[in-house]
Amino acid sequence: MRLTLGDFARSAEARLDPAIWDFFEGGAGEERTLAANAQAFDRWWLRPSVLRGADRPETAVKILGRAWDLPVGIAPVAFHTLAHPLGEIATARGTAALGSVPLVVSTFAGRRIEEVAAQRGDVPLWLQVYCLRDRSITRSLIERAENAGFEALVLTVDAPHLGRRLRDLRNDFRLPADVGPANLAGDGFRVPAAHARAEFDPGLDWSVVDWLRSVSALPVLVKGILTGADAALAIGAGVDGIVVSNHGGRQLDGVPGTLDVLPEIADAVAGRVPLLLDGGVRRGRDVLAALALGADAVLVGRPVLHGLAVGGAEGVTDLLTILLDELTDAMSLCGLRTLADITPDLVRPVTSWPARPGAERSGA
Ligand SMILES: Cc1cc2nc3c(=O)[nH]c(=O)nc-3n(C[C@H](O)[C@H](O)[C@H](O)COP(=O)(O)O)c2cc1C
Ligand SMILES: O=C(O)C(=O)c1ccccc1
Repeated sequence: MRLTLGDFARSAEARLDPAIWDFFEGGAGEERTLAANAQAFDRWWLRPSVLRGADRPETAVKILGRAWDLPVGIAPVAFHTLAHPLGEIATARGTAALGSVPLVVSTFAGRRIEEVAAQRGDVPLWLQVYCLRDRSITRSLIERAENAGFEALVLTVDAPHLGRRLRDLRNDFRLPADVGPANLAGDGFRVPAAHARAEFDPGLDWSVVDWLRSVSALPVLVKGILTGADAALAIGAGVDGIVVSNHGGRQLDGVPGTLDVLPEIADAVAGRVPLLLDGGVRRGRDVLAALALGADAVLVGRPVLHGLAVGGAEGVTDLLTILLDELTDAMSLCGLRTLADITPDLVRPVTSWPARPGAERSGA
């Protein structure tokens, strides 16, 4: 029986080729940042309020004017086709079965965005943008997305090149012949190996936001902000939203867990634009902690690959349903009727108990 996202991860690992599993799960360098993302959530306790009449918690949230059924979206992840042959088509179908749960489709999706859009139901689709050296490729992808009904652009700003993922280097990981960037094919684009430095534009600066504005009317979010100072610069550059992210620990190893930097960024943003966070969100209560510390919503990355690997579209639906059930369970037990009831008071940091002088640490 799969009752947690961890159960899905274990089932997925048993089914997947070990090198593909490593590509999914791995981080850069010593994977300290990867570990920090998950650990950060274990450093907060919840502070419930009882007898609040919160019998049926309402998990809906509004982001950029659009209702989401829960404050959780799907982070952009390249090549869902490594987890399931239908790839992003299955992800969109499985997500749409739940309702309005946003899906951020990677520039490196394994399926064509028009095919993904055909499955979308009530799902808000966003396009993740890697700004390539050849801007005409990026531009034509954005135009296609806009025509297919995508609702926002998410510019990834933490990847002038892909990080040093040692697992992929040791495995000499290469994409299987039947997996590739379906939306870049025919544009003469060469797939970067997981460790290659080619093709991304490494020289971007904040003027790229103006360039995006010049090619599209869609709202622009930036993904990969880790300091309050950069959040302020992003707002100065006119972005419509910010995603606090360290790319799931896959880029710069040695940065903190995203939840650790969230308060600093929430301070700098001060509610001016929607603030999202990704990295290590694996339980309903993680969502509550992120919202208490200043996020408006979160994104999940790897778990969606696990759902796909285990059961395609249905696996994605089942996995998201677990997250939704855990969230409503935690909200109800915390006395939260709506997400608007969440305040910073909902959490307190885990601190070790002060030792009683003379008492044995393990003593009664
Ligand atoms: C296999 C894999 C591929 C990814 N591909 C992309 C990508 O194409 N674009 C992007 O902006 N982020 C990409 N990411 C990062 C995710 O969007 C997200 O930041 C990260 O996975 C969140 O952490 P989580 O996996 O702990 O939920 C990828 C992550 C993984 C695991
Ligand atoms: O962005 C990533 O994390 C990633 O793994 C990737 C790999 C190849 C192409 C594009 C993205």
